[in-house]
Amino acid sequence: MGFRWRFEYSLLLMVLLSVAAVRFSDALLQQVRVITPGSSVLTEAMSDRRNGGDSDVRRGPAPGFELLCTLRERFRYPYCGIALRLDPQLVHGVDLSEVRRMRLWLDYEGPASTVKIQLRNASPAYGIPQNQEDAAKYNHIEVSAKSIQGGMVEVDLRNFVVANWWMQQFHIAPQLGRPEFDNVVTLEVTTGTEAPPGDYRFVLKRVEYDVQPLSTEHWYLVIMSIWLALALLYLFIRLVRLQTVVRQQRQQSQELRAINRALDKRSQQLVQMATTDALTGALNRKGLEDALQQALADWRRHQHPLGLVLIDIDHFKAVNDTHGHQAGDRVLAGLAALVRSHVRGQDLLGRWGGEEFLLVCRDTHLPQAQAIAEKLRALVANHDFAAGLRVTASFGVAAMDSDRPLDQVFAAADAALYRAKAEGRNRVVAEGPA
Ligand SMILES: Nc1nc2c(ncn2[C@@H]2O[C@H](COP(=O)(O)OP(=O)(O)OP(=O)(O)O)[C@@H](O)[C@H]2O)c(=O)[nH]1
Repeated sequence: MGFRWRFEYSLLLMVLLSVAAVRFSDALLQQVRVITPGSSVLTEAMSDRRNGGDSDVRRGPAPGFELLCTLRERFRYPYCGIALRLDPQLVHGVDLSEVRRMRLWLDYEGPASTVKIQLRNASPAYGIPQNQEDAAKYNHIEVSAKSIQGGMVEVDLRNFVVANWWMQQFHIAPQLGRPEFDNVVTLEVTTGTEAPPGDYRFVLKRVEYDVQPLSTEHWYLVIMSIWLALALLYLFIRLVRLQTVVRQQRQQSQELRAINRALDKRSQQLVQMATTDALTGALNRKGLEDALQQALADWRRHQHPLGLVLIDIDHFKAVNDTHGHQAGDRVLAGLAALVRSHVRGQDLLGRWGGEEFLLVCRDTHLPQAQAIAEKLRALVANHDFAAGLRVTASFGVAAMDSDRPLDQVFAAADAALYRAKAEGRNRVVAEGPA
């Protein structure tokens, strides 16, 4: 499976996971917190006796916290109930500001038709000394006894209100009159407003509420961050892969260039081999013909004169016969090297036949060609080709410095050479009347 397919499957998977993470965020993020009255939290029975009343309260034996209460009318607003101290010092409570719902497992029996649930929030902002009995704000809700279905009642914290008597008694500023749950120190379940005198029974078994440690906004931020991180990872992988491809291509093109260079060199070698005489390194017949064509074109275009010098070793047969064929070969190679090293780079030497060479001198008139031939003649005659092996050569010189066919010039050089041989060898003869 290629990178692209893997990427598309991963993308699909990521989209599905993201949709699921958004769709089921409540279930994923919410955690249930449980308070067990009487065991996990300090739980107390409370009554109007602290306000001068004479209602009686005592704890019953039922699991959780059972409160048995007899309300009497001495206090104007008789009440009794169960208080869960979330902080026994009533200072550092629990932050329930993000909590929406609370469930209470509660049995209730009594002549009043409502039950009051209070979440008391402490804050120095209320301006009441913290150690005072009623310092914490009274956020409450009154639920109907009938709404306690199957021993459980669920309350929505958004429906709580702040008790008016508390606002009035402590002269609380109106802007503090909204329910607050950021520091709940006590949860109370009490008899409802204007509960008639009589016997009451509360059993509070369990309190549950949902918290969301990670807010929905943060959850979306996490999802987006994961997307961003994966996008960056993808780009990084693409970049690394592209770099690898570029590196490979660069390497391939380097290899191709090296192969091309080798092929160029080889083809140059082949061209050279095709136009060069293997024994002497001079041009062969084909190379010479090409060079002559080129020189002729120069003559036609620019009227550059062209000197031709035919060189023929004298009595070469005798060299072979006396010193052997290999010595003859050495003389041929030696003569070619000697000539090449004493003419200009633009002059071309070729082997015309067995022991006959042709020197093509560009830009050279007949007298100059003759002078070159004379110089070469003397060099050859004084050169040691091997220990004690000396030869002479005859030179026929002609020049293309007027408009005539090349083969005529060549024939003139050949005729001059013939005359040089005839006149005794080891000499230079230039074309012209005998
Ligand atoms: N060693 C060697 N000898 C060669 C080669 N090509 C031609 N020859 C010999 O060159 C000799 C040429 O002899 P001839 O044509 O009679 O001329 P010559 O002996 O030089 O006499 P002249 O030119 O009249 O002075 C022959 O013996 C050829 O065998 C070669 O490549 N190597």
